[in-house]
Amino acid sequence: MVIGEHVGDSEEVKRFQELVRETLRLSDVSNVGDFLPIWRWIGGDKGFKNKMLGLKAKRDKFLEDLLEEHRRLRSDLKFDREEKQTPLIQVLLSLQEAEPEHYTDNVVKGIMWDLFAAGTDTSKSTMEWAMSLLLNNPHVLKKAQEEIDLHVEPGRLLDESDVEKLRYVHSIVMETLRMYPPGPLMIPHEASEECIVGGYNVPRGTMLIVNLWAIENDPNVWNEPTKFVPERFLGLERTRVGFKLMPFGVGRRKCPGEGLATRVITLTLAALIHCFDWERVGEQMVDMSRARGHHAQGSTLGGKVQTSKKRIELH
Ligand code: HEM
Repeated sequence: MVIGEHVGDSEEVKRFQELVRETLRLSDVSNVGDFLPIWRWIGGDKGFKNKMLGLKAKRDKFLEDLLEEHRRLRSDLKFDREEKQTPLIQVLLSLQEAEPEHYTDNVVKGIMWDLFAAGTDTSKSTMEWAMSLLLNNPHVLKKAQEEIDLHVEPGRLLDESDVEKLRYVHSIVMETLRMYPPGPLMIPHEASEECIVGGYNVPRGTMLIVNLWAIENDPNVWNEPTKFVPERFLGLERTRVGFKLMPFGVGRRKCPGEGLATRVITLTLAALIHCFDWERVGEQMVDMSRARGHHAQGSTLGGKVQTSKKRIELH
């Protein structure tokens, strides 16, 4: 098992990275059968289906190995469920012991994968977009650093307890999520009952896709939506503005990781700009056109960015 800073280039990490890459690659592909049922009926989506099943088998094996490893560790070590450092899988195994009828292996694996799949790339790519936007807008970066310096006394690194005070950094995260939502079409929903939406009859079972990106970048709704202006969210505590801004969705199936994601992204971004000054390598702006899989064409940022100097000395 590899934890924290020791993750390095281990086999386990490589396997996981490959799984995430493959998942993103396949979720990026349009399946003709979703739009033309006849394609499914004649078996046109067989190749796609087989790839999905292959991926599912690999993913299952990876999770099973992880679970087995943690079961072995469990008998050797004593993990305290209340202890902050306890790996989540150990917490899930404790729950399984307490309520085996609810926490079956399948449920535990499902929760593990949900957290990996829904929680990692979304947060990471939001940070990548935010850093790209900051590099292209150094005046915003400077303002954020000034806010941090105002709230964090010299000689210490900011921590989670500071996040609440960093309203401007929070606005940067919101503006990034408005311009580049990780789920631009959300997750497809299905009409559970026949209904009428905007005058259109929607039969039961219809797949419904919400174009979140179009709403969040609509010039009829937002003033100069193509401009990166975090100030528009100053004073906003939440991560939703009516139905104009809803990067985490709405209603019963909205993202359960919203609170965690907002805190982690704000904290990580703030720590990066607290510790270092960042600038582009040359005059050229970071290319913000979208590449496949929700990344900026100009990202990954390696090679396009440099930290010029350390900003703080820790006592
Ligand atoms: C910037 C970060 C994130 C964004 C923008 C985001 C966005 C979303 C969106 C738009 C949905 C679909 C909502 C809908 O269909 O109505 C969703 C679902 C979900 N998200 Fe997130 N998410 C983020 C991070 C996370 C994190 C950190 C976790 C967990 C650790 C997480 C767990 C989930 C799960 C489990 C679902 C499925 C919920 C369900 O179907 O009931 N997400 N997310």
